Amino acid sequence: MESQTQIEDYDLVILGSGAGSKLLAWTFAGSGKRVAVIERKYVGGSCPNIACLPSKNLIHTAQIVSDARRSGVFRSACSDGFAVEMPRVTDRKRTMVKGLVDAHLALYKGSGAELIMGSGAFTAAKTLKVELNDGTTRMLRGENVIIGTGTHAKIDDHIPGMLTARPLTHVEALELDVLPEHLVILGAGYVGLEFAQAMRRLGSRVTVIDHNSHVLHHEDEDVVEGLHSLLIEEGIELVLNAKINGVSGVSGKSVLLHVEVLGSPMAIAGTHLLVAAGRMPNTRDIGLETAGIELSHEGFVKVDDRLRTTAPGVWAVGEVAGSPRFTHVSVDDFRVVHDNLLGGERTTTGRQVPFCLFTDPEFARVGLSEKEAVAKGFDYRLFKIPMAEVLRAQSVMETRGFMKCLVECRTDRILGFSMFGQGAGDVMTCVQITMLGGLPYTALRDLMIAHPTFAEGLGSLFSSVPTSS
Ligand SMILES: Cc1cc2nc3c(=O)[nH]c(=O)nc-3n(C[C@H](O)[C@H](O)[C@H](O)COP(=O)(O)OP(=O)(O)OC[C@H]3O[C@@H](n4cnc5c(N)ncnc54)[C@H](O)[C@@H]3O)c2cc1C
Ligand SMILES: NC(=O)c1ccc[n+]([C@@H]2O[C@H](COP(=O)([O-])OP(=O)(O)OC[C@H]3O[C@@H](n4cnc5c(N)ncnc54)[C@H](O)[C@@H]3O)[C@@H](O)[C@H]2O)c1
Repeated sequence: MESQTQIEDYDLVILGSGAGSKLLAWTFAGSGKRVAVIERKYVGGSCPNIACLPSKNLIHTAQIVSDARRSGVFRSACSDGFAVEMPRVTDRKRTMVKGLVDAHLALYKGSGAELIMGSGAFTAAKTLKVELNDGTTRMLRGENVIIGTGTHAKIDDHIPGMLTARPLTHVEALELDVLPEHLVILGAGYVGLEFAQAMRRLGSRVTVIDHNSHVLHHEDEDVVEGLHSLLIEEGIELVLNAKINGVSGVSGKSVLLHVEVLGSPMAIAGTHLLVAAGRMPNTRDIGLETAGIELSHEGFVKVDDRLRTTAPGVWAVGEVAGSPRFTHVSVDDFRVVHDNLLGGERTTTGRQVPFCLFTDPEFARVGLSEKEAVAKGFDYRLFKIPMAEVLRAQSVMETRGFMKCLVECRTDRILGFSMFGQGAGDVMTCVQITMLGGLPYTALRDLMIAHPTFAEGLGSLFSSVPTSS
């Protein structure tokens, strides 16, 4: 193959093919623009390949295993003595990912957007050099350029022995063909907790370590307590308030973590180490400085509320732009850039970001937590019911958790909704729509909701007696 040194001109050049990027590509290419997307490895970005969707596939398999093991009723429905075969668990995930990648390739073909597999870096304003995976190079220039390079797992190389321990990140943890005998997870955040429960349910011994005093530490106390007892009941060991002083051994064989818990030394041994301690932006070695693209203090691509970078005609979307770390936010970044490229003035200001932790049961929140409402000085009434009062939860005998809602005293407006319980992500969306419509909480209280759904619990929630802040 020959390298192309002449610059090729496009209407839109996109670096990285994540959620916001691909939607921009397909939409603009579909309307006749010349669009190129540069992607070094994952067609469609992290979500379908190494993050949201494969992790939910693993979580679902783990839930089936858990259901089969958990109760006499379920046990009698499956054959005796079943064993988890990790290669089959991972193959199921691989099949799902392959289907998603094929669907993406069809969308590229259908829209006319050109997908170029290789690594891109700026060499001048709005101009990128691509080192293609086939060994050739190309030079591309866009009238507009989008940076959507995402983030990668943060591995703290200041911790002695951490790098030589070759810890797993979510990428390798989703490719395991052997069930870890004892998985030690560093980080009790989103990735850590979702993996902890899934791997425990598949049969690993699991220890989760965090330097904070609580799991998912920024959430309200009742959420943290609910998650904490769920994990403990499932047999997960939690080591909180832990400072990691060093690691020895190699993940996959044996590892030993030297930690200090509130001043007392402790050694934690395991067979595998998974690091789930936050993210680092993919901004290195992509020539940002050459193209006049500045970084924020936190190291993300600096953008304004329309997602414009400091270089004219260059935009950034998704995690690399410092947007909240969820696929649906990257999708919304697409809307912002799309509208601005068409002459609109859509911004990221004030957008409501819902989220859902996919433990079983789920934890979901939209709007303010109690902690946040208090800090902001809102006068609110708190409606709260246990899941045991939701008829659907009773019918399936899954009554762990609660739903709660903060309602502003003066306006009856919903300030925030949190739920720890079965179906939390979907129930939250009903509340989110009510908030978006600016409706009072009574609209949900007096709504006829299909029986017996988890969302029906909203009627019970808003008919309960609230407490005041
Ligand atoms: C384990 C895990 C589970 C998650 N689960 C959820 C979930 O359930 N729900 C949710 O909303 N969010 C979830 N997230 C977060 C979600 O995955 C991210 O917020 C989302 O994928 C970010 O998308 P993005 O567009 O910013 O970047 P990405 O999707 O990461 O895309 C960036 C792309 O750029 C490519 N790239 C980088 N540099 C270059 C270069 N120089 N040249 C060419 N290509 C390059 C990368 O290969 C990558 O494909 C999860 C994250 C993890 C780690
Ligand atoms: N269901 C979902 O939507 C979902 C699932 C997975 C990931 N995500 C997104 O991906 C992002 C990254 O997830 P994550 O779990 O890597 O990060 P996180 O920020 O959610 O959690 C990181 C955890 O690691 C701990 N930690 C950091 N450094 C440490 C150290 N040296 N020692 C001990 N503990 C340490 C932190 O206290 C924190 O609890 C999340 O913020 C979330 O937005 C979303």
